[in-house]
Amino acid sequence: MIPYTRDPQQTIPTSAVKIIGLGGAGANMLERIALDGMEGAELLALNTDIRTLASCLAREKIQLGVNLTKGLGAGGDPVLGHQAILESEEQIRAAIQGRRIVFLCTGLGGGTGSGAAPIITRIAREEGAFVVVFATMPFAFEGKRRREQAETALNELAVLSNALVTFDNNRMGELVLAKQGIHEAFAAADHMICESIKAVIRLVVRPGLINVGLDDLMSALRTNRSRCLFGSGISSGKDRASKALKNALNSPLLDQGALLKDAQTVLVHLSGGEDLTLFEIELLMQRLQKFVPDKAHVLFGAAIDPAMGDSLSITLISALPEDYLASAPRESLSHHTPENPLLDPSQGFTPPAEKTVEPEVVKAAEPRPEPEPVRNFIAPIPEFTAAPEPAAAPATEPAAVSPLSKFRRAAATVAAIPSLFDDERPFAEPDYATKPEQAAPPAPEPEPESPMDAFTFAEPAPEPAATDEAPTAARTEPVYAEADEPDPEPIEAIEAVPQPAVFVPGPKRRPSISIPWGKTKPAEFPEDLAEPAPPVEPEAFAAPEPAAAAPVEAELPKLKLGIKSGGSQSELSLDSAPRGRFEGESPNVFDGEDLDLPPFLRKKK
Ligand SMILES: Nc1nc2c(ncn2[C@@H]2O[C@H](COP(=O)(O)OP(=O)(O)OP(=O)(O)O)[C@@H](O)[C@H]2O)c(=O)[nH]1
Repeated sequence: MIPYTRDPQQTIPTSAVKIIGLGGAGANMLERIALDGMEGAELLALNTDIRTLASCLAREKIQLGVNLTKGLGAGGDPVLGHQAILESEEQIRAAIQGRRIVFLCTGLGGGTGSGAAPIITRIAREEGAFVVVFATMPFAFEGKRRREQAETALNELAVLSNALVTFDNNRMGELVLAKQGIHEAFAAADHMICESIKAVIRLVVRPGLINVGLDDLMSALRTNRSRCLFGSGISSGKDRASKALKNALNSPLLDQGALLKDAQTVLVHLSGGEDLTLFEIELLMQRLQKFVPDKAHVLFGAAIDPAMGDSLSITLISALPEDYLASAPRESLSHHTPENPLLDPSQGFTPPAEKTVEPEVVKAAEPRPEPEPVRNFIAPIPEFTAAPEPAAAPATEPAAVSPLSKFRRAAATVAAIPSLFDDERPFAEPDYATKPEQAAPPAPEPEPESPMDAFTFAEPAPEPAATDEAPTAARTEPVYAEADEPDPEPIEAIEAVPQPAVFVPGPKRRPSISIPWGKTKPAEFPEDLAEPAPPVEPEAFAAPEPAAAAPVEAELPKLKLGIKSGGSQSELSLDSAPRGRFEGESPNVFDGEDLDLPPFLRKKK
């Protein structure tokens, strides 16, 4: 077999390529290209601003309008930029002479770029060069005037250049977070622009197996006023072909591939190491076909570059008319379209990270931490207070427990709820005054397990007994006496309460009570809690003591109360009485705690 060595073809010698950076933005782009390395191509910086020019990395530099602007910039005035370039026309013509291709990079909207770019394009064309212009359009925040200046220049460039590629800085700004600095926004934009420029330049200057010519590039980019669609991806290892394509489609300039569906011409360029296989190329092109219309003209190029090792890169270039992009509804440009099979997550596509939400918003949107679990016995209280619905005694309640014990237990339980009393606030009250019909909505079924059941859900509460005061008035204006205030109208039953040594349902946190049904009614302890009881308002929970007075007296004959209404108080003899416990009563133990012991004694244990 006769070995056949194929000489790599060189489309354009690099010495025939000139990359020009015009104005401040152009200088930045050029610098990045220089830093990334663009072997062979000549870099030329043009600017009115001498300071920017001096710091530029390009080997060749020309100051524009030396006499006109005297080293200062054009101050955002395109007329100055236009005159400045005319002043330096001969120098520029000499620098471009003999070049076959000129890439002009500039930012439109300012004075130098907008005013000088059309003139440079004209000069280069007159010198016989093929001119590709890469231009940025200003950010929206830069104002209407800049945008208009940019538009005017763009229209001229569209006529004068061979190919015009625009990058909207607004769109580039999407590459960075909204709160990142303007430097980051520019840097991200520049990076994307430079990648595109480099890819295009490489495409036409790199030796290839299947070459892409300038005519191909022109047809890919040529539309009257077009925006460049550009995507570049690189990958290595297993599945490198599909991964590289995925990366290329992720480019924001392609709208994640969606924009390609309307492209008329798409230029595809593959580059890989010496192990690049035909199978990979086929696979990649097959997948790509799902993104481009059937009748689209696909221009294909491939190059072997040993320096790429086992990496494979793909570059996609196309253009769409600005008019089309402006009129297309945003949703139609979305990448989440069924026509994008490669972007289907089920096929392994990972959508690009959504724009990150502001930290504070994330915080705000974060689910709140779970509130501390509410203790069971507290939960039914509001229900009860809102609607004293009757409820059967819980099944777990031992039948032998006397009503008194029930009451004591409940009173002790209430006393042991510090949170209910510590802040001395009443429960949330229904708005009786404004919406009386809503005063007692049907209460949900109480939880039978609740230790409050025995106390709170007793029997249907009858209407309060008629008193001198209207019941509603008493309910809407419950009386909460201050802890230190003496009760204005002493009630006999309260006076007769034995002293704490005898029976203390709980620490005397609320020495005064409110009697919702009116103070004129003497406190009575219900003989049996199973019997209809007067409606109990929230605050009544806090005041079991006075109600307990009468039955305690009745059930403890051994305790001699030396208190008589209106009489003087004598000493209570306690020697023979059992302390803290009722004689003859078995202790009420609940949850390991003796409920007959005063809570403060229990806490001391
Ligand atoms: N992507 C990108 N755009 C830039 C950058 N700097 C400026 N621009 C854009 O380019 C437009 C023109 O800015 P410059 O290039 O600084 O202006 P100029 O052409 O030098 O004109 P004068 O400053 O008036 O002399 C601005 O309105 C920006 O929208 C940059 O570093 N990156």
